[in-house]
Amino acid sequence: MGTLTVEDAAFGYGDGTPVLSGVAVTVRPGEVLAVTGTSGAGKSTLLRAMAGLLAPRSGKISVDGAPLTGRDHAVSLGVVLIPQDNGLAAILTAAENISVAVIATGGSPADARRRTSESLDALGLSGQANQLIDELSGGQQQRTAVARGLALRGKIVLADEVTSELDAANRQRVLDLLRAEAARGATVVFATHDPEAAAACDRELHLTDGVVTWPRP
Ligand SMILES: Nc1ncnc2c1ncn2[C@@H]1O[C@H](COP(=O)(O)OP(=O)(O)OP(=O)(O)O)[C@@H](O)[C@H]1O
Repeated sequence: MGTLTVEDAAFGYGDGTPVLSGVAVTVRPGEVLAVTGTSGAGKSTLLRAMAGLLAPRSGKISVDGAPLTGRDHAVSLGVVLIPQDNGLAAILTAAENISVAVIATGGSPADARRRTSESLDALGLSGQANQLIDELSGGQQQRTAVARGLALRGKIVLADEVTSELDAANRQRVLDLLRAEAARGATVVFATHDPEAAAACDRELHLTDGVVTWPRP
């Protein structure tokens, strides 16, 4: 299971005016939902809220009917966020970034070694395993962040603009891997401003100036 539901929700930062309002969507295991919209439309805001990092001002976000109460709760439910800024620790190697995350979410050291190696291989990064993040190119860092997200085997995988720095072959590789996540039963949400990448998803939620404009309300 891992059905993610957003019900008539509004989101904002501090006391400012809401960044998003009236958002309603349900994503089920096995599906890949694209969240699209121009820069500043609110894609990252929605994914952060789905990850439990930002509480809705009104409405609700729930997983299998249980309202999210925060990031720790979301992690305990298997919600994995691959953030837009990659969120990697610069002082660790690519492999260490992944292994630490696997162990922090309950994996054994043996699990961590195996999943780290598998996920780096899936992203074409076996040769970069022992390089520090600072020594990697922007695209390699982005692929490392995807590898870390995949190694966590989330029930819900939230991928925020994870193809923006990739060449065509690597973009396709990441899209195929997100599709494989859905095929193993994960619920996948992919924020992108790339129409071709969105077209490869099952459904699209389009945001314009803080409201959903597709599907038409
Ligand atoms: N931490 C924050 N504090 C205040 N406002 C914020 C914060 N983060 C984002 N915003 C505002 O929320 C709005 C939506 O931003 P968001 O990052 O969700 O958009 P986006 O669609 O992901 O954009 P991009 O494609 O450029 O990443 C913007 O107006 C932005 O300035």
